[in-house]
Amino acid sequence: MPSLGRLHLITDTRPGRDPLGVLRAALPVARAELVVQVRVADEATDREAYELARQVLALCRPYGATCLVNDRLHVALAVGAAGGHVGADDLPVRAARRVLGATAVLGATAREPVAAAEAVAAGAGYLGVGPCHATTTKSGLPDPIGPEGVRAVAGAVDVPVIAIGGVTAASVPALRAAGAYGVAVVGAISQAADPARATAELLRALAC
Ligand SMILES: Cc1ncc(COP(=O)(O)OP(=O)(O)O)c(N)n1
Ligand SMILES: Cc1nc(C(=O)O)sc1CCOP(=O)(O)O
Ligand SMILES: [Mg+2]
Repeated sequence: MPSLGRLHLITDTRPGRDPLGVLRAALPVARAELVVQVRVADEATDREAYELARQVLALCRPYGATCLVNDRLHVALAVGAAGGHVGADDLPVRAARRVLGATAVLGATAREPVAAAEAVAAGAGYLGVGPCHATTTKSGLPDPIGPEGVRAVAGAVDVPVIAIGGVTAASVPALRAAGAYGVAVVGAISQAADPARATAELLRALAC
């Protein structure tokens, strides 16, 4: 299995956003270092999720970028994505692994070390860990765990830790120093005036 990319771009499907336009800007910059996670609103239909995932996968393919689908693993299977990501309200990790199969990429959300170790034992291949910092992109999250929270999780598992939540290029060095393998972002790329440049800045920070 190829190694996991370090920069995860989660689709911003809020009203007025242009997730495919942002992806078209980011892909030529990040290429195979990009993991694109297709995430739609809970209210979106499966058909809408499927159509977006299909288009994302087609854009990713020529660059060797990885396409994952958040929550809806049947959509991941239907489009032939590399895998999916699950959290506390989704299929349990062990069930998700059964659905996706042994070789698929499977990420799980973990906010502290015990849950992290359990997720890995159940079959997670990477962990999304956060929220690292305050974010306006998603509501209802617990308080930020900061780099120290990331350090606690990274010290408890042997799979890549992907830091998420309010991540910017400026916050990457502290997260990497805390043991994060990579980062997942929505706003840092999707809300940037120049998404290609924002992608390059994140990659530069991740390379240090
Ligand atoms: C890389 C990454 N980490 C965490 C999450 C959050 O997943 P989850 O807790 O299931 O919440 P939703 O994204 O489904 O609202 C993620 N998607 N990606
Ligand atoms: C989808 C998501 N999950 C989070 C978690 O901590 O579980 S934070 C988050 C949103 C991340 O967006 P931004 O990069 O704009 O802060
Ligand atoms: Mg989820």
